[in-house]
Amino acid sequence: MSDQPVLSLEAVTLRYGDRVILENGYGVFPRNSVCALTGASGSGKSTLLRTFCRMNDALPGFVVEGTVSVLGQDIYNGPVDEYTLRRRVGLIFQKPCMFPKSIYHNVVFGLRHHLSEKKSEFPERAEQALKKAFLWNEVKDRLDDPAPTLSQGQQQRLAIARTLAVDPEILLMDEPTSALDPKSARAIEELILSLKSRHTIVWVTHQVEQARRTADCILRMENRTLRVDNGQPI
Ligand SMILES: Nc1ncnc2c1ncn2[C@@H]1O[C@H](COP(=O)(O)OP(=O)(O)OP(=O)(O)O)[C@@H](O)[C@H]1O
Repeated sequence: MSDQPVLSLEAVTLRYGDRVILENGYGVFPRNSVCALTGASGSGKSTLLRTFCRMNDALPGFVVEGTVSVLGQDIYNGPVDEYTLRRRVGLIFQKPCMFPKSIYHNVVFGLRHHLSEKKSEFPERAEQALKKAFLWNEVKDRLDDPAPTLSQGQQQRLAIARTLAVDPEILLMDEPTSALDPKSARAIEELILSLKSRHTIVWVTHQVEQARRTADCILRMENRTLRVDNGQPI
């Protein structure tokens, strides 16, 4: 079971109407690995990333052909509990989305939806998630402050903590450092490296050096194909 790829693509074509984004793509993403997804603007990185958690479903014309497997389940054919999928696959965006509420409220937001019956555990879970996101020491004395008062880098780590609080096996990150200063970006890189012992991570980055520093594999989207960085199809 543990050798089974956590994410895989088999003969996958993704398109918006007639516009093909990926054609007959293959790929495997091993457990506890960090894969960086690179490619030119518009090559389809975000589309592919969102495909792994069915976040494109509502986009007009979006079509998936082939087999996209997540944790052993073909998520586009047959019954899928999207609620469970969203808990097991966390998506982190380029710009952290903060609710105009306290830091604490933001961390436990997902817990309220996914584990509402375990409310007594929320403070402990929030603390653990903030520690994993390397944010605890900076916010432990101000958990009731509004989250938007944090810096951009702190807000991105808070968004990651909110995702970690529900303990997803997979973390998908769409350019999580692009809106950050270099120091905050390095903090996110360190964080990604620290998380791979417990999570499988796919992250989109435009920066080749950043990908090299963090990733076990670097994949490139180009001309409707997905290739490893040395140009070979995977
Ligand atoms: N909802 C949509 N409907 C139609 N086409 C779309 C839609 N979303 C994206 N596209 C097109 O799909 C292609 C891939 O877009 P996507 O955002 O996945 O690329 P990307 O590699 O993530 O780009 P960037 O690096 O600029 O964020 C682009 O040509 C884009 O215009």
